[in-house]
Amino acid sequence: MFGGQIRSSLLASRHICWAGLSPLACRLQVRRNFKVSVVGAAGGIGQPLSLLLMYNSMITELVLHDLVNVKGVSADLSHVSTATDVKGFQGPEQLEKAVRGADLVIITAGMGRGPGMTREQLFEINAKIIIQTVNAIAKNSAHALIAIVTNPINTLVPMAAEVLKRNQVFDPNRLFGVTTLDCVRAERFIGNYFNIDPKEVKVPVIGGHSGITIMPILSQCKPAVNADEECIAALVQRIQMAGDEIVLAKEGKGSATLSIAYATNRFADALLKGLKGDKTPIESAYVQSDLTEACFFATPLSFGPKGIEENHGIPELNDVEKLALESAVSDLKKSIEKGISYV
Ligand SMILES: NC(=O)c1ccc[n+]([C@@H]2O[C@H](COP(=O)([O-])OP(=O)(O)OC[C@H]3O[C@@H](n4cnc5c(N)ncnc54)[C@H](O)[C@@H]3O)[C@@H](O)[C@H]2O)c1
Ligand SMILES: O=C(O)C[C@H](O)C(=O)O
Repeated sequence: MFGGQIRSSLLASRHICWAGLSPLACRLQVRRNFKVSVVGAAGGIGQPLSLLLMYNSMITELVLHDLVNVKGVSADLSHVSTATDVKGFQGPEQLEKAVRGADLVIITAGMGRGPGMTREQLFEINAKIIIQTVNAIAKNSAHALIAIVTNPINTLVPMAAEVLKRNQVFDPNRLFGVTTLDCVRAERFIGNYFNIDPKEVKVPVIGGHSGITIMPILSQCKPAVNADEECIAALVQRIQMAGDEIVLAKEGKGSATLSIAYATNRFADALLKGLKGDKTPIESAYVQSDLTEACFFATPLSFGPKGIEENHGIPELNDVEKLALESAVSDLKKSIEKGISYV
């Protein structure tokens, strides 16, 4: 474990601050006390994500875990002038300590793809990492919310559910595949196309996180997308293939890191607001679902103290989107089966 001295002095200064607070202020302090662990924290996503999490005032303890370089990353983050306490743990032998007692564990550990690869090709190598990590969570923080960023989401999340079931701690309201990047991209591309602020674009993205399983529902976009079929098809395709755009642009040096760090931070913030009992923004995520024949499916959700509070379901679809849904579900069913049977 790293940064012990830094942490002790931080804790000491925090006690001094608390001593002078009114009871109301103390109650408010107590409400912002979440422990978040990032597994894969020294990686391309893990580092910018951890930096963004440092700015979330609901997180009082940020725990970083990786196989390598944790000492440097945690020391670096511990100089950021926010009140968040940073701890670092390295190697498989410290994984259990890293996730112990966490309210939220975000998993970014694992390999990304290079040009010409599909996300599914990452399955074998990343499955082992997810199994190891989810087993550690099951034994040390069974009530934690788990957000899986590692690809292939479509297969690894159902597999993680099986691991949790075997440990008898599976709660479908607490396990998420992070698909927020698809929403972020949809907002950005539609915003750019119509020359409006992406923050004003509200568009549901459902399904999964790969190719045709990524289903931006442009018929329900607000403001309305008044464009011809060809233009809508081009926008949908760009959102579906946006990951490849980044993989090609990075020329063999990885996949999206900064935009997914932004997206995961936004998703984590919604989860923590839910834990805190605040009204949460609606965010899509890939979760266990009985809305289609695919038993994992991403739909817009809102969150509460126990994870998912409300699944807002599949939005109204036009005829083109209904056909796309059939193909997406058929594709997802295969990925889900592969994940379940692997365990
Ligand atoms: N969900 C999404 O929208 C989305 C977007 C982008 C990338 N991804 C996926 O996220 C994953 C990580 O991408 P990246 O660019 O950060 O990769 P990266 O290689 O830069 O970082 C991965 C980190 O995981 C660590 N790691 C590997 N095995 C580990 C283990 N057993 N325990 C702890 N740490 C371990 C590595 O040491 C490394 O630091 C990839 O699978 C990628 O495909 C998902
Ligand atoms: O495309 C990838 O492999 C990474 C990620 O899933 C993305 O959508 O950017």
